[in-house]
Amino acid sequence: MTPDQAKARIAQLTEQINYHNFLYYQEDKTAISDLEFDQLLEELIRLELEFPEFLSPDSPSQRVGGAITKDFETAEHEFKMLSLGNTYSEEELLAFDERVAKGLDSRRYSYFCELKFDGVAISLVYEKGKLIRAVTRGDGTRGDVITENIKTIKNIPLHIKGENIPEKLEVRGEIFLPRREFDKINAEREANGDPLLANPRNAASGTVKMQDSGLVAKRKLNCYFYQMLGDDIGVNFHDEAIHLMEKWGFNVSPTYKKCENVQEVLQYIESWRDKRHTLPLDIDGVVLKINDFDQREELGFTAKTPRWAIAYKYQAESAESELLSITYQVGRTGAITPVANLAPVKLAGTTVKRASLHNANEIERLGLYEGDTVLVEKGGEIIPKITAVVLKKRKPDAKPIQYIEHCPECGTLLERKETEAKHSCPNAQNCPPQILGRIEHFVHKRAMDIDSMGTERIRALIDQDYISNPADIYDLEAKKDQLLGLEMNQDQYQKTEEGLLYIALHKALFGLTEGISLTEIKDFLEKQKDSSLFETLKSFQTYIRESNKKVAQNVGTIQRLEELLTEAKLPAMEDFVPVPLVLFLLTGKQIDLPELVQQCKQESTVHSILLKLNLELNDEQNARIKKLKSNTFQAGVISNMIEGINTSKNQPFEKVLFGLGIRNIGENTAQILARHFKNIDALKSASMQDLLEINGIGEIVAQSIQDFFSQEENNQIIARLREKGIKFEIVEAVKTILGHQLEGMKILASGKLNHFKRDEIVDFIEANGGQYVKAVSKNLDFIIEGEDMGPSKKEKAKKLGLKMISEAEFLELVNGNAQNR
Ligand SMILES: NC(=O)c1ccc[n+]([C@@H]2O[C@H](COP(=O)([O-])OP(=O)(O)OC[C@H]3O[C@@H](n4cnc5c(N)ncnc54)[C@H](O)[C@@H]3O)[C@@H](O)[C@H]2O)c1
Ligand SMILES: [Zn+2]
Repeated sequence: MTPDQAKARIAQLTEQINYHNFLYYQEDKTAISDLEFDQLLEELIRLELEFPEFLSPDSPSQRVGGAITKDFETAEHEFKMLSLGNTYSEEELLAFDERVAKGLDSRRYSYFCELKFDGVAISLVYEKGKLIRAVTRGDGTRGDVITENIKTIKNIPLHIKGENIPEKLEVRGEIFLPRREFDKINAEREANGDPLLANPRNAASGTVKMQDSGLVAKRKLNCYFYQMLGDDIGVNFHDEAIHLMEKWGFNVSPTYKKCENVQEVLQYIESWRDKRHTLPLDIDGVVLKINDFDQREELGFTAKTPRWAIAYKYQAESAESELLSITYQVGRTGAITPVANLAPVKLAGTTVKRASLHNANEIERLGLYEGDTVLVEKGGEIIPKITAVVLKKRKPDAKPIQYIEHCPECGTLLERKETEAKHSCPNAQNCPPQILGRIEHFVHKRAMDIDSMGTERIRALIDQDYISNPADIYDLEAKKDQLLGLEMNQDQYQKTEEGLLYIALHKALFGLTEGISLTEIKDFLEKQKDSSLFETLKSFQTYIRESNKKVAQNVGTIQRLEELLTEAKLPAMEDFVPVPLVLFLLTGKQIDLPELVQQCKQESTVHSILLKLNLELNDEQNARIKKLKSNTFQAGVISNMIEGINTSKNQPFEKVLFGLGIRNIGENTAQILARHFKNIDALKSASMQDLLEINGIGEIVAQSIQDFFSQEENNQIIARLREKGIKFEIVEAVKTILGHQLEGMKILASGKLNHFKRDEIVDFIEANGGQYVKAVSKNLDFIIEGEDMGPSKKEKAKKLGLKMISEAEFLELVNGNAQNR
């Protein structure tokens, strides 16, 4: 490489790395994998070594990647917060160990190994045992002060208790969002139609930088600590520091290990390679650190990393598998996601049978053909992905994958908007998953609050044509008797791109055999979960023989199923088999197979297929088909559901309005609109102008409202709901006046009160002439401090010098006597 070429390449790499750093640290996004990023950085470092004349002091190789934001106060770190060097291989790790040995003149040394938690670094400063400041890493020298947000994390000690606590102390750790919380938040966001969070790390990083610590508190963040610093902490070894931290109540992950040599480190790395997937958070590798602080000092630092520590990063694991078929899932907003069904393959400790393909572009990018051998990778994400096709294994007569044109759920021609990567089904009104999305929203806790209508039940009612919009829910009571015995299809079914129904293997085997219980079959399959479908069917025959149950008959049927699976040439799916094949075997072949295949398209349950076929079945056949069906509605479930539906009629107008699912109308907007217009007719007849005049309503919301009411179906649904007694107007509570003791006062109550529920205290204050205020501000006359008042509110109140009184003092102020209420 000539110096000119090097110079150009260095400039190019610098720009790329700066861009990805910006995305990663400021925007909480990633455009490339960590490995790809680290390779860019490594190339830059290599070139700068070779051509030191082009090394600029602000090169990303010399700086920690983060930065400070302008939203917070900043503080300087007493000890810089550095990066860690990376390795991805055993050789690199051994090379690091050699450098250490050389640096320490071959004296004895030990490593302390920890997991590299994938979250956000935080530095906590304690003085006299009290937490005074929490600061992000920022650019390594200076970070954002986010103390209030950090205090909402439950297991972060605000006061350290114990003996010999140093005057000043700094503790560092990694804030993370447990995977379970992450999944929960995303499930909620999906239900509300909000964009999903990309991964737990981004989510944690975005959360700690929120402006409202109340919102931070809702996201159950957690923290693992791994470092203690200070001039007089009184320890000389890292393991001692860790034990002190544990003793003082810091949450230290018990996954560490002290290793006497690099071989033990390698064992530690191996021992966590698979096990790491069982942890509550993502880790991206292992950090090994020299245990002795004096030795650390001897080894020193490079510009941005210590020479006494390094991170070993696990590479995303990959394996080869065969593409069996592609299914297309229709989301609650109509978005289509293709999913690859794969021959089972072991990957990162689990057996993978499916991988997301995201969208048509992805299939095109991969150049995927039917039956291709593909490379599957499991990185930080939970869902594995296909990274490449193994071209030399492509079957000679294979055809490229044709993306579907019609919705597998409702048959409507799909659309693809220019700005969107995903195809979507435009049939919002009648496409089952989209109806499901709307109804789930309508019954949601924050809307009509019908918690007796869970997803499974709603789906069953939609699939069997009992409901297709919110108004239909209130007709269910009249159809109570028909609901008895209705199938709830759970996860036991899958559909192909053509809408052909498949049933879970355990149900199929249960229905097809006699004298073997469902539990036995599930246990059997659990042991087989790493085998392919055909291997499983083979071992099942052996299992039948060994368990001596109706051997000839049962084995015969399973053999026949195996043959049919091959002959019928239907798409293959691990763990699921086509319903027509099973019904063909169970119904005594009354209909020929191609006909049956046709009839099983666009149907969602065995129950509905049988209704359509209208066959003559004897008792035994009926009994066996019944074994295929899933749970059914029982009398108790039905009355419980109807009760919930009836109770929902009491929900106030603002909740009903939110429940209607008008686009862009969240809970708050619904409240604003309900209070402003008081009833639905006024809202409906409001002009664009009227709407825009309301504080908090913009163009987009106003347009959505107009669009909603311009669709006749929506007005019909509202009319029907109204007929059933749903509230479409605000019922003004009659205000009782109790007294004037609080006249003109602005009051806030925080924490748990003994005499009042949340709404009651508001009413009580207003009834006595006062005004209830929702947020801490300097305009408040006083705050009623309940039990467990949030620490961040308290802090803010103190800062503003606000008066705080207890609940008893408050009652005394109003009544003169707390018992009078
Ligand atoms: N994909 C991208 O676009 C992109 C962009 C920027 C950075 N990155 C990745 O992010 C990585 C992070 O870079 P970095 O400088 O933030 O961190 P780093 O890899 O240099 O490691 C330092 C950080 O590790 C964390 N850590 C977790 N567990 C630890 C433990 N037990 N002991 C000590 N530290 C621990 C701390 O937060 C610390 O700040 C890079 O290696 C790179 O792969 C990716
Ligand atoms: Zn559809």
